[in-house]
Amino acid sequence: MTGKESRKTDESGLRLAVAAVLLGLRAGPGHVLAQFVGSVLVGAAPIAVAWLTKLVIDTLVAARPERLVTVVRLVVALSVVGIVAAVLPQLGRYLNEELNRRVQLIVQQRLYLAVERQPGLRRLEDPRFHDRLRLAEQSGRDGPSQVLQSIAGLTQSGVTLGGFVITLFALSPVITLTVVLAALPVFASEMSLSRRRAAVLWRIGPTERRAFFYTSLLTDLQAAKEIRLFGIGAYLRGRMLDELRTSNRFRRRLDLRVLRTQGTLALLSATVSGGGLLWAAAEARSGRLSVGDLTLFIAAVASTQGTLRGLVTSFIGMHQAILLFDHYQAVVRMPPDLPVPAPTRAVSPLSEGIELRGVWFRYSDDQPWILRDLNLRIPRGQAVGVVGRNGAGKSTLVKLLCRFYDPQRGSVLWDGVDIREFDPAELRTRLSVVFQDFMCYDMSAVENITIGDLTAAADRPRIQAAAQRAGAHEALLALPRGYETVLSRVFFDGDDRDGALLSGGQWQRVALARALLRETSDLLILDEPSSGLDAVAEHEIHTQLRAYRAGRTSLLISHRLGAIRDADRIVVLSAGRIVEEGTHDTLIAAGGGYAQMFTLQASGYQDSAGLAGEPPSLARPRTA
Ligand SMILES: Nc1ncnc2c1ncn2[C@@H]1O[C@H](COP(=O)(O)OP(=O)(O)OP(=O)(O)O)[C@@H](O)[C@H]1O
Repeated sequence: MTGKESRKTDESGLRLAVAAVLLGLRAGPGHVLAQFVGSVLVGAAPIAVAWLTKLVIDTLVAARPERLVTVVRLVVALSVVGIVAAVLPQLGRYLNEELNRRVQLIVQQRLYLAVERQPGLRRLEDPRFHDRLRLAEQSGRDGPSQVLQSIAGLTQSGVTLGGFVITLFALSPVITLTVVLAALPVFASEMSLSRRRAAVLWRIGPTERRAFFYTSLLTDLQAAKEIRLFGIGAYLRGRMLDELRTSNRFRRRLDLRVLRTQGTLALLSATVSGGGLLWAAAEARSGRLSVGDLTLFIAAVASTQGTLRGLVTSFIGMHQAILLFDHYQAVVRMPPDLPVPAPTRAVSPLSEGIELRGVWFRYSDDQPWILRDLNLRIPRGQAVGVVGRNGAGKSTLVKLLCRFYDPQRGSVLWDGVDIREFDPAELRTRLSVVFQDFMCYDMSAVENITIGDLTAAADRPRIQAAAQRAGAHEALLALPRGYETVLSRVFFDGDDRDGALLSGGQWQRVALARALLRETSDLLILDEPSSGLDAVAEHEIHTQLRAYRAGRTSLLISHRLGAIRDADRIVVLSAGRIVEEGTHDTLIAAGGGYAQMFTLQASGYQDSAGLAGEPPSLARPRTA
């Protein structure tokens, strides 16, 4: 069982930085190199400008006519430096954006591959994992370029700073030392702010997730009916705004801290430069500094301070990016949520049957047992029906057969082999399942069926045969674009033929067709396959399914007892245990819970319709 997501992993900052740089280099080595060279040049530009300006001023002050050519040369050199310094950052921005786009492709592919590699459902059930995934997407996409940009910024600032510190030191060692020392508190406070920023982002994760949930609920088509009927729009909006206010409170607190810290630091920096300026003016007045020296001094103090600030900003940007890049690394390196042995055992075609032996299962240690010492055999070629009240554990049983979870005790055996020895993906290719909460994909009708077996994509007769068996064929043919019609209005673009909406029962037939497309599967599982169907459709589909199932291994779950009465064996599940078991006839003869349930359904049907025949359902109706 996997634990809850914690904020930090144990990767060191250096390793994270290296990983981010490697990711950037993989996405665009040329872009990275060009940015690096560009930063050295841009870093050297202010020093060149300051020295060239000093030389121009000193030459002009000397006022010798023969020096005019020198002045022109210096001015031309100044212009060239200015042009280079202006153009290179633009080019750098373009390269950085392009690098970002390339990194994003790699990051999305790696992140979603990592999610896909999770064999079970536990990880996706952990809300903190979703927070981490969101931060991982953001930090994976921006992190490498931020780190690289910070390294470029550090290089640029380092070059500029080196030049100015030497210049300034030649003019006044004391002031140089003061300016440099004044940068230390800036560095320390920015580091602390950076850590706090990362912690706040993690802290407000659940709040922002809830705000997003309410926002999407307010525009969700399925939710719209109840929201309007119950008039809960304002209530949901209020809750969304409450969550946003909470997250704003945290962000505001952080912003205020930033304001306080940076305001104090700006004051310190202004005091230092003001003091320096006073000293330089006094020196110039007494003739110890030339006018050129004075301008050089002013430029050097301003640039040293600015560059130190830039240096700190770059370093902090890198620190912040690395702290968040931790989330990306954690996702791409997360271990599987179910143990998968290496090498796995090949899944052979089912020859004897599937067995749940002494299975105990609960969703987590602090929740009650859902299945308790369950023993169930599904022999090859037979149909086993499972019935039971709501919450008895029927769908949970299906999830264990698909190995979405492992039982805490006992095992699920495939021809006597524990399914934990198989590759879960391979095991699942041998199963056809209609889940109780099946998916309705906003895709075309044909895609909605083909998803059941992508190898059938080009085999239209096979797809139509599956639709026919599920009783969906006629309804799909009648759609505006037949099987090509998109079963959604999400992509509606003005043309009424762009999409169509199906009824709940029609969707159920499409989901059934999807499962039936897997003709070669060894086990067919139908969890409430007909709860949304009308009586005529249910009768037709069951007759067809009965013929289709003949000789196949199947597990049928239904609240409509008429739907499973012809199963080879029926088990009654209650509170995670099998309490009755036999054929329909033996169970009726035994006069237990099954017989009572059947009689209740049959009498209800007779009372309400005055007709004998299929009993009505005890299931909750599915919302369309
Ligand atoms: N992912 C989950 N995490 C925690 N508890 C769960 C989860 N899924 C189901 N449960 C709990 O397990 C119990 C059994 O659920 P299950 O869906 O297996 O019942 P069921 O017999 O299929 O019920 P129904 O007839 O209503 O479909 C329920 O109490 C349910 O709340």
